[in-house]
Amino acid sequence: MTAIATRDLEITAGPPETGRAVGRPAAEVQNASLRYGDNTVLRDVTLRVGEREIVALIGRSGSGKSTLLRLLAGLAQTETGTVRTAGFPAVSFQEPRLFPWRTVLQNVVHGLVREKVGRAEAAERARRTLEEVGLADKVGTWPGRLSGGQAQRVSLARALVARPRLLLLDEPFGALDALTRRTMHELLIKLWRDNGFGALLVTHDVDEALRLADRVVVLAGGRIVEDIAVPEPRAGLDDAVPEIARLRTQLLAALGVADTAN
Ligand SMILES: Nc1ncnc2c1ncn2[C@@H]1O[C@H](COP(=O)(O)OP(=O)(O)OP(=O)(O)O)[C@@H](O)[C@H]1O
Repeated sequence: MTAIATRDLEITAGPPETGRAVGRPAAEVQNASLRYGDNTVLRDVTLRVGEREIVALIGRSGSGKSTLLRLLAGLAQTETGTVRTAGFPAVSFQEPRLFPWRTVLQNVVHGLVREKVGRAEAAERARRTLEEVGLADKVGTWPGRLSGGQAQRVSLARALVARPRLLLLDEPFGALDALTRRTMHELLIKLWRDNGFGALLVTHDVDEALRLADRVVVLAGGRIVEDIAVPEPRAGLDDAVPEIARLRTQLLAALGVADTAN
């Protein structure tokens, strides 16, 4: 049986799983399994992302993180189970994937392809979103002239211009230097607070997960082996919250990695 992703979650009211006000579900994967030939990549995975929640998905290389994200994006299909999202999700990848022959503004306008809006309104909305990501002065610039961080901001603007209820982020900051990554963390949180969407963030970086997420989910061998609520999520994006060090150790152990910070 092949289960096809549906986009109808607005009719489902879901109870919060962590006791926090996470809102209605923006994404819901239930008992999903997926194989590529003999390679079983996802085994009976169940995961929900609330529409006011950031969930980080971590796991070793090849553990199935991108596959799970692709399921939610409608780019792959489960063999069993169901995948549902609230409307069409927006996706942002590690490489910004901008059209080099289009200006920054035109790239962001492209994020509105599914919306029935006129050209003037599309340009206006794209302009406003570029302002939100701090690139109002780059509307007419060609992508080839942007820094890595600026290009990633344009990619975020293109993802958010249609005001999605679910944002899927596949290692969006992985290629950036440490300082730019920090700035992007702050920007993502600002956008999330201002716009209100559910986010699933795939990352290799335990510290990034603990800085940004309400919950951290660990995927290993195609299964969810940890699903941890972060205490005081985004507490000033401060790494010094005492509980965080213990969680870092727990998450690294789930990944089979020694914690060198201690
Ligand atoms: N289109 C495909 N066809 C066949 N096998 C695939 C395909 N996409 C992924 N796989 C396999 O599925 C497994 C999981 O891949 P996936 O990209 O989801 O892992 P990941 O956790 O995102 O890894 P990474 O952290 O390295 O990006 C891997 O064994 C990979 O080889």
